[in-house]
Amino acid sequence: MIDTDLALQKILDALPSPDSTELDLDAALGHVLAGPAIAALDLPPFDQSAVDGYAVRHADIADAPLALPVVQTIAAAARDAAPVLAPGTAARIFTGGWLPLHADTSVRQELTERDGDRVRVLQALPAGTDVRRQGEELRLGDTIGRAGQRITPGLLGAIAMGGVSRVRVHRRPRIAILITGDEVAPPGAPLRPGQIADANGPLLRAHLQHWGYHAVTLHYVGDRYEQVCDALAQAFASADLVLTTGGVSVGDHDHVPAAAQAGGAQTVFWKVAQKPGMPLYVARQGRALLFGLPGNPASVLVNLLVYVRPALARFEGLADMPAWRHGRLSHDVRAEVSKTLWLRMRETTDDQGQSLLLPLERQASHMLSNLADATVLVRVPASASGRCTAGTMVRWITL
Ligand SMILES: Nc1nc2c(c(=O)[nH]1)N[C@H]1C(S)=C(S)[C@@H](COP(=O)(O)OP(=O)(O)OC[C@H]3O[C@@H](n4cnc5c(N)ncnc54)[C@H](O)[C@@H]3O)O[C@H]1N2
Ligand code: MOO
Repeated sequence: MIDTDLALQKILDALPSPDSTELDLDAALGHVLAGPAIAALDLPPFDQSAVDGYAVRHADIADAPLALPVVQTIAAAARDAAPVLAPGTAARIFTGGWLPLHADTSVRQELTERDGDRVRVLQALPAGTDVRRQGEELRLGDTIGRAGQRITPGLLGAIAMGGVSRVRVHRRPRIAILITGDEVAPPGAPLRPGQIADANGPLLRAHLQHWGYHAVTLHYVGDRYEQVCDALAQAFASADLVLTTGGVSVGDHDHVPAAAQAGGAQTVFWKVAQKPGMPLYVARQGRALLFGLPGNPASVLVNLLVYVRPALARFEGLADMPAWRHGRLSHDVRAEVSKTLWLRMRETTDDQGQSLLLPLERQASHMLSNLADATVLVRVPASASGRCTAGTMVRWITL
């Protein structure tokens, strides 16, 4: 049995290095950049007016109020050549319009009065007023997004603004879920005596969907050894990560480790000093990684958050791992003597605004209903006393 930190390290070490591919930007939302996204333009690409008004030379309006002839109109639109401003004149200009050569200032419409083909400028303005300078935000060649960053809607918009329409990204994982167990009835199927409604399939699929993983298949597999072998062989052939639930303990129907090994998988480890989730089995088959998750639903939840999620992040080249935070226990809780205990809790803040963690009832491995109230998963370290006292600082992650 290994400890939780070593288990995670072994998983990350067992992952293949991430693949990359080039995608149209509009198909790249949620992918992780495999290289930097580089501005293909200066931003702004040319000097612009920031307002609807008149482009002038500030020296020409130093003695305002005064009137200038309006000799051209510059829309925010494509044009063949840069506009030029003759001394002593004004150009009608609109927000985003190309500021003419020799102009240095935009006079917003509210500071003017139009009189036929002349405009009366009501006050002098400092040079550069209401002008956006070419390259003031970014220069051509500057980095907009870094390798290892996920393309969020905001980053996607920023990359598009930089004139980039194709990006190099890491491939997203294909995930196969196999729910094993003759006692498990798929959602909606009639429950025969001795059967239970599947919790693990919905729990896994919903989390993966919530985290943005959509290439997910789910199959139900009976408890016969041959059934498990066949299902694993198919999953290894089509997925990067295979998640099974059930069948990793020592019972007569617990076939996942033996079936995986018969299918050519190399065991990474089996059993972690933790509760719930102790009999976790991890193996590698070719480029695929198998997580044999113990069948108890809380065990599935814990192993999903603590190990599978970071593995998914690493698979797709994400630089940042899911963040662990610190908080204090509001009450004494029990601890395991020689295992990490994972407890579902509700996070609040104390009167100094610090994270405070409230334990919840119904923590056993076969129970999930406290997830209606839980917001975080808390790591309670092993303790010889079997207790962890109120006020102890512990680590947690968001559920
Ligand atoms: N003699 C021992 N027995 C058990 C040990 C042990 O060390 N020695 N470990 C216990 C622990 S801890 C766990 S966790 C479980 C893990 O067992 P399996 O992975 O083999 O899982 P199953 O036996 O198939 O199921 C366990 C439990 O979970 C229920 N289950 C299974 N699948 C689902 C599902 N999709 N939805 C809802 N509930 C599910 C299943 O009916 C069992 O009640 O082994 C202990 N036993
Ligand atoms: O490790 Mo098991 O999940 O405690 O019940």
